[in-house]
Amino acid sequence: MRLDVLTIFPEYLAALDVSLVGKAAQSGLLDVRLHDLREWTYDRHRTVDDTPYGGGAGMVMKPEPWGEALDAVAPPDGPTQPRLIVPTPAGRPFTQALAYELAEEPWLAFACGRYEGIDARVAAYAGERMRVDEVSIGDYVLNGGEVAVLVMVEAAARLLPGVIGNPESLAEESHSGDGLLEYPVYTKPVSWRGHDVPEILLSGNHGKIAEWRHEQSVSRTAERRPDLLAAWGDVLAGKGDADA
Ligand SMILES: COc1ccc2nc(C(=O)O)sc2c1
Repeated sequence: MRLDVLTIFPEYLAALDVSLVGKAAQSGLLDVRLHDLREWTYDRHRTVDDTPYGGGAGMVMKPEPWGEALDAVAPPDGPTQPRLIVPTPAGRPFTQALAYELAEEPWLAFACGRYEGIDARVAAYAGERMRVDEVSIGDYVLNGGEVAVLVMVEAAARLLPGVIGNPESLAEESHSGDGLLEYPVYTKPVSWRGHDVPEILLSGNHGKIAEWRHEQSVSRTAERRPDLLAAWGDVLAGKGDADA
């Protein structure tokens, strides 16, 4: 998978060079390319923003640098085009299902906004030749898209074959597999500062352990994410697909 990230803070994406994503890049599973948007500015101050039409606070990212950057990274006459992801508070929610979708893409490009956002015509222009998704990682507002890109790249890249050591662990994670939150996990020592590992986990009875873990997942989901349990209820009642 090729990943292009367009940003005015390429150093923000240095985290992509470490850990599993970094190893995936070094092994050739990922081809990560960072681009400084200011490469496509030509004034002395390398200006990327201007005041908003219609007034209002803050500044808006100018369309010209973005248009030239997108054309340089993904030439309009190129044989293929990337799927462009634009992190924005106004985007659709980023979910594990979308992470799986992105993991299937051969080429992703991410446009990191700053200030009050990117001139809306940039997404419209890109949409003339590539799929564009405006996506939010949650109901809070960041200062820019870079952190959201780190989140989305990690969530998608770890799903690529060969990136994580034990693919079986993917099936038991929160928001994967059965759509419930993950059960609590324990390791040695069996007793620690007055806290003991639940007896059932020491029993060796794999059927009972699986039952206990499922009960823990259901109770955690009911307590912390009743919305997910509602989706599960619909599935159990034959009304839909919890993965939707
Ligand atoms: C201006 O660019 C931004 C600003 C805030 C922001 N917040 C996001 C989020 O997913 O919460 S993405 C994003 C991009």
